[in-house]
Amino acid sequence: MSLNTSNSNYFQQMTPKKLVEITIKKGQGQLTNSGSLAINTGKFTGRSPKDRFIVEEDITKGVLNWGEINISISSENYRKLKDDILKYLEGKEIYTRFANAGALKKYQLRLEVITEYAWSNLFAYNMFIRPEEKELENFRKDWTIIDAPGFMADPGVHGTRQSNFAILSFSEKTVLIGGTGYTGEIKKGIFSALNFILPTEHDVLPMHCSANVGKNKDTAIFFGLSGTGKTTLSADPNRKLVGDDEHGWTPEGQIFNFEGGCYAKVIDLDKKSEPDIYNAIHVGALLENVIIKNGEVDFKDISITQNTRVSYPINHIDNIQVPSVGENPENIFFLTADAFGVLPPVSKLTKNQAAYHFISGYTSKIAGTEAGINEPVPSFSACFGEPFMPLHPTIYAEMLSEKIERSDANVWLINTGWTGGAYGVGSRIKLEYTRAMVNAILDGKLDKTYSYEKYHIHSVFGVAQPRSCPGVPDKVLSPRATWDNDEAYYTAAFKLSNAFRINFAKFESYANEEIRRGGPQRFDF
Ligand SMILES: Nc1ncnc2c1ncn2[C@@H]1O[C@H](COP(=O)(O)OP(=O)(O)O)[C@@H](O)[C@H]1O
Ligand SMILES: C=C(OP(=O)(O)O)C(=O)O
Ligand SMILES: [Mn+2]
Repeated sequence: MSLNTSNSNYFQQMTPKKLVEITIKKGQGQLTNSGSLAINTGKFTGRSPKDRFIVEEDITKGVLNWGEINISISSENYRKLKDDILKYLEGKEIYTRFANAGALKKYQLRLEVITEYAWSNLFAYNMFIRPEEKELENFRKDWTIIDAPGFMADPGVHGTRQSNFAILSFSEKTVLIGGTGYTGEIKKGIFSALNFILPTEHDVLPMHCSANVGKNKDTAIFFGLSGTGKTTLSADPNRKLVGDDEHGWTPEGQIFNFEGGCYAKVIDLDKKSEPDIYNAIHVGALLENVIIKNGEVDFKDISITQNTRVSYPINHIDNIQVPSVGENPENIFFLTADAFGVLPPVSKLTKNQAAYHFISGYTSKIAGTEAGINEPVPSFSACFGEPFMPLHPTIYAEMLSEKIERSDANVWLINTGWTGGAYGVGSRIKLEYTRAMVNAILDGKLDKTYSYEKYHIHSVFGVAQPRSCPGVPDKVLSPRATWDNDEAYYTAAFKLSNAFRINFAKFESYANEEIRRGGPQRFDF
């Protein structure tokens, strides 16, 4: 069964202005003083990983890393869900648009995004790459996204866990989303598809990272799980933004954005510390789950969710790379939001430590980005983006190691999480310090070669921690020095190093001896 596009309620390629008008006319959103549209995504204000399924079929059967990350659903249940969604949409006003994913034509997916709500289609306009007029004349789509938040699955009939779901079918090249209005499912559905297609068909490494380019054409990439700082740290007025979340690294050494916009957290957003994101919020931007008072957004009010968001086309940022493609990655940052407050705020990794940390992906799930996470939860998310990686993490890790070898890029571990104690005792490290560390590295002010005078090898984690960094008090660089009790610090540090060892056990058979040596050096007193 397919969607009958003949009916009068099928609105194609609608302009953002029209989508905003319809949303307001239907009482589904409101305009803020900046001219942005503010909507609520309903019951779901974050991703629901337990309800993300991939159809088990010939293409995926023996290939995918099946388990609690990549949950399988049968073709029959997929078929029933798809038929029932299309029946549900029959006769409704629906919005569709053609869009592209991938700034390099050679690796691009052409999409049709079909949405029940006008504002979901505005999200697709903001976040995917907008095709040129001439492309739209005979647009031949590869993938289809059907997003119907109002359609509720019946687990007894459709084989889902509950009424919401996000399902990928690689044979039908379709993403089905229902029962949830959270727009992140739309972009992450295609991201997951690319994370399977690009390595298997093109030897391109897909990455959950942001990227920007410096004045001497040096590209920096920032890996990190949701909420760790990819969008915030890549928005740097002195560097051209390539993208804030999803990129590919090609065999030819290019870094290209999958998307055409940015999806930023706006919790506690303030103009002084994040001017680029703040100034991007104007006509055309789509605010999610914020509280508006007298037309102004109260960024501190998180009474609906801590995952308040804004999406905007990338050209809402002044200093951007056009097209969204960079070259020669020189510095790679792994952003970890350490809720235990024991990892150094900045440290330099050897190549083996880089492979070990990439496979481990230690971070914390930040409150809000996943349903049910209301405070930072330390977790190991391989590749710093495990929920979106259909293949085994070591496949991506091997590709990254090979590219680091070839490009000789430096790899840095940046803790954008807690300092002076664990979450609840310490405080999140100041953004100005994190920016100072990143800038010092990008400006070549932090020596790249280890020497005793410049670096201290952390006694538990074995990473090289700089003794000083412009713009950052020396004390902040040593996590132990920020705690007021050495014994408490080392107890927490050994606990975390033990957690690394226990987590890494699942990769023992995959990782060679050198990579294993990249892990923490000590595990207990
Ligand atoms: N030291 C820090 N470094 C980076 N981000 C920080 C820091 N302290 C607080 N934050 C906040 O953390 C959030 C990071 O969100 P974002 O950059 O959108 O993450 P991501 O793009 O990785 O999903 C922002 O709200 C930012 O203001
Ligand atoms: C959108 C999300 O995160 P990110 O900001 O990393 O894209 C998400 O995890 O739902
Ligand atoms: Mn982001």
